[in-house]
Formats: sequence, structure tokens, C-alpha cells
Amino acid sequence: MRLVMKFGGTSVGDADCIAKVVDLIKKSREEGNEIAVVVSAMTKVTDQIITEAEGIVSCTDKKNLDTFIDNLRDRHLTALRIVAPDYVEDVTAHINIRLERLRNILIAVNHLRELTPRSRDYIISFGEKLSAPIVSAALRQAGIPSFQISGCDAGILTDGVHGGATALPESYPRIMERIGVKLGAQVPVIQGFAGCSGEGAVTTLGRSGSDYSGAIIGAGIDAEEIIIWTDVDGVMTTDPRMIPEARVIDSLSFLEMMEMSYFGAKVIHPRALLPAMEKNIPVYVKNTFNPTHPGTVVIKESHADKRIVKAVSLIKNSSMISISGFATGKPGVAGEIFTSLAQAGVNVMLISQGSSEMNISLIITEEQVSAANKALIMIKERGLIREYTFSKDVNVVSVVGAGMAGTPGTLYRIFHGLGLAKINVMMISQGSEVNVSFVVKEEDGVRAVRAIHEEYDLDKEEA
Ligand SMILES: Nc1ncnc2c1ncn2[C@@H]1O[C@H](COP(=O)(O)OP(=O)(O)O)[C@@H](O)[C@H]1O
Ligand SMILES: N[C@@H](CC(=O)OP(=O)(O)O)C(=O)O
Repeated sequence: MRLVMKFGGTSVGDADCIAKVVDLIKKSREEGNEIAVVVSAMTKVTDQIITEAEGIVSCTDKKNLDTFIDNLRDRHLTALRIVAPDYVEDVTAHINIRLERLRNILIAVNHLRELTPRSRDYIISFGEKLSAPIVSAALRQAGIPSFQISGCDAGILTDGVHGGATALPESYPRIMERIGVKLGAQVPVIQGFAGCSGEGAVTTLGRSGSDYSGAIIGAGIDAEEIIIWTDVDGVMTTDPRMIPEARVIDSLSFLEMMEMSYFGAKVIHPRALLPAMEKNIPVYVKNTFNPTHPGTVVIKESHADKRIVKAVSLIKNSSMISISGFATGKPGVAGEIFTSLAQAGVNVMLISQGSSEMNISLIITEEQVSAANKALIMIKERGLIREYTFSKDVNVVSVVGAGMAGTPGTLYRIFHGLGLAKINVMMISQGSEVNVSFVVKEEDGVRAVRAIHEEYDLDKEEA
């Protein structure tokens, strides 16, 4: 079978983890599979690079830069020496060249006092440039022929939108030509998280975008399965870090999973399902540290499932904008508002319209409040709206399950559960037939998730 195995940052975080990754690939290969591997940066490395890049723009003292580069070197070379002792010399040289390149570009950012979306993307893609050579060398050490390659060289061509690029369909034949044809003989280790634009500029696919890389590669090589290897047993009824009673869900439809990840289930990147859906490739989510657990399968139609609600997720750090007093007699005010927000780069997560059509409420992330404010000031100055207010510190709770559509009383049950927990709902939005989302105050977010989780017995095995 032809498959993609994508390993997240937690799965390549140190030498012990990488040794587990090698075992999994080796075993799968011995079963006769042809495998393309996609890796993320070692856990926390991308965050550290972002912090350094954002700090150095305005920094007068560059002393931290040396420590930062040395720490990255230590962490990667320590792992390398353990997992690939025979390849230390070659791979160290490779890693040193990459670290030097990273140092130079950070110095340039400091001199220019400018971190553009393009340079930021180039810089933050370095985590994967450091992890992939180590995983590939570890495979060679275990006797598996392997090479490492960037997402761009592997054929991922994007629309060029920095920080959140989308792969173009032209990527697929390129991936087949560059990766697909080599699969029997070698295991490619592809750097996740980035591809490049038509001009050859590095474009990242959004935070946690290596899942998306895995799915793009899967679609490109005509994989029969895409396996997302992570640090939990599968997709769970809610984030286990928030509600420890969360349970693994056996199977989900693509649509259910997309809604879950869009509304905060970090385990899969929201866009990772699109290429898999397009080519109808099942996506498995499994635990690198507990590989015998069957995990979750995400497919076109999920297996017969008696549960009405399957999962609850939470988006923190959100803000609600309430806009009222639309100018009467002027058509298209809502359209103008959305166009201005989109031009300001503001992503609207949820929309709810008042029945009078004279007011709307929108949910955005907290970090986009200032951009949204600038856009709305202009709309107000043009007399299109009377006023708008921001309610900061709100959370979005999202309830997912294909069974909700055909089950009368679902909304009553959800809101009854919230009522019993004395949680006030500020806004409701039915996004799709498999999802209902609502907004509560920050301090009620986790309690709301727990209330619904309990109301639907998601912490118990299905009867
Ligand atoms: N519904 C969910 N099911 C499983 N994990 C979830 C869910 N929601 C949030 N998570 C979190 O997602 C984490 C895995 O994603 P991530 O940290 O990005 O892993 P990786 O490094 O493998 O990419 C889990 O450790 C878990 O805490
Ligand atoms: N390293 C990138 C891409 C990624 O997918 O990471 P992870 O698989 O660890 O979520 C990030 O941190 O955003």
C-alpha cells in the first residue's frame, strides 16, 4: 500500500521520539508499504523562531541571537548523535549551513527593522529544515534508504499567500514526478509546513500546517492512506488537556472533522482534510507513543454511529463585534462591512444577524481587534452604520455531530444543559448541518464544554 506518515512536532521532539518514529516507519515498510514521510519542526522550535524573529526587529542588542542559534544547534545535534551516529559529520555540516543562513537573515531583519510577511515565512520554515535531515539520517542509520527534501522541492506550489498559503492543484503532478516515482526504493522525508509560490518564495501553510503538507503529498502520490501521528490516541470528544474525561472517537466524516478543527480541535489543521477529501483518501490519527491503539479514521461517511453529538471544541481569545444602526435605504451595507474587514485581513469566524436585519454580530480573534477597528471606523465615517462595540474575552464553543441534523430537540438539549450550568449564551450560529456554535464569556468557556460533554455522555462508552 502507498501511504503518507506525517509526524508532528511532539513526535520528533527528541532522540527517543525519533527512535519511535523510525520503528514505525521500519515496521510499515516491512509490511510492504511504500511510504512518504512528512515531518514538523521539533516541538516548540517554530514558536521559538517566531519569538526571536519578532523580537529582533526592534532589538538594539543582538546578544540573544547567538544564544538562540546555539540552543537550536545543541538540541538538534544532541538528537542527531543518538539517532544517527554514522551520519553525524555530514548532517552536522548541513545543519550548520542552515543555522548560519537563519542567523544571517535574522541579522538582516534587525538591520532593516522590518519583518515582512515574505521574510517571516522564510524564517519560520527553518524548524522543519532542521528536523527533516535528522529523521532522514536516522532512517539511513536503521538501514532504510532515505533522502530529505523541502516542501517546495517536493512540488508543493501555492497561491503565494504568506502565512496561510493554499496548495494549487498543479502541485499534484509535480509531487508525483518528484516524489511518487521514487517511493519503492527510498523513503523521502519531506519538510512540512511550507511550499513555495510561483516566484519560488517560501510560503507557509498556516500554524500547524504540516498536517496540510501531509495531505497535499498524499493527494500528489495517490496515497491509499494518510496517517497523522501525534501525541494522543486519536481525535477525541474534546481537548483532553481541557477535559481529562475526553474519549477517542472511532470514526468521523470529513465534514465533521473539518468543523471540529476549524473550531479549535488542534489535533488536525483545518485545511488538511481538503486534499484528502478531493481524492477520497482516508485520514488516520494515531499515537506515536501508543501505536497499537486503532486511533480515529476520518472518511467520507463516518461509520454508523448512534451518537447525536460527537465532539465539543473551544476557541479561546476571541472577540465579539456587535454592529447596529445600518443606514436605511442603502442596500449592501453588510457586504461593505465584510469587504472592508477582508481587505484589512480580518478573518470572521462566526456571523449572526438580528431579525430586523439592522444589526449583526461577528466573532474574530482577539489579535485582529485593532485591524477590525480601523476598518469599521471608516464604515462608520461613511455613515453606513450608527455604532459598533467590541466585547473582548469571549470564547466560541462548537458542538459537532452529523446526527444533530435529523434529531429534533438537539438545540433544546444543548441550551438546557447550559441553562442548568447557569451559563449565559451571548450569540448563536448554526454553521452547517453538522455544527452549532455559540459564544460565551471567557470565564464560562471550559464550563460550557464540560456541560455539553456531560449532557451527551461523551465521557462514557457508547451504549
Ligand atoms: N479534539 C481533540 N482531540 C485530540 N487532541 C486534541 C483535541 N483538541 C485539541 N487537541 C490537542 O491537540 C494536540 C495534538 O496537536 P499538536 O500539539 O499540534 O500535535 P503535533 O505536534 O503532533 O502536531 C493534543 O495533544 C491535544 O491536546
Ligand atoms: N512547525 C509548524 C508546523 C506544524 O505543523 O507543527 P505541528 O505538527 O507540531 O503542529 C508549527 O509549529 O506551526
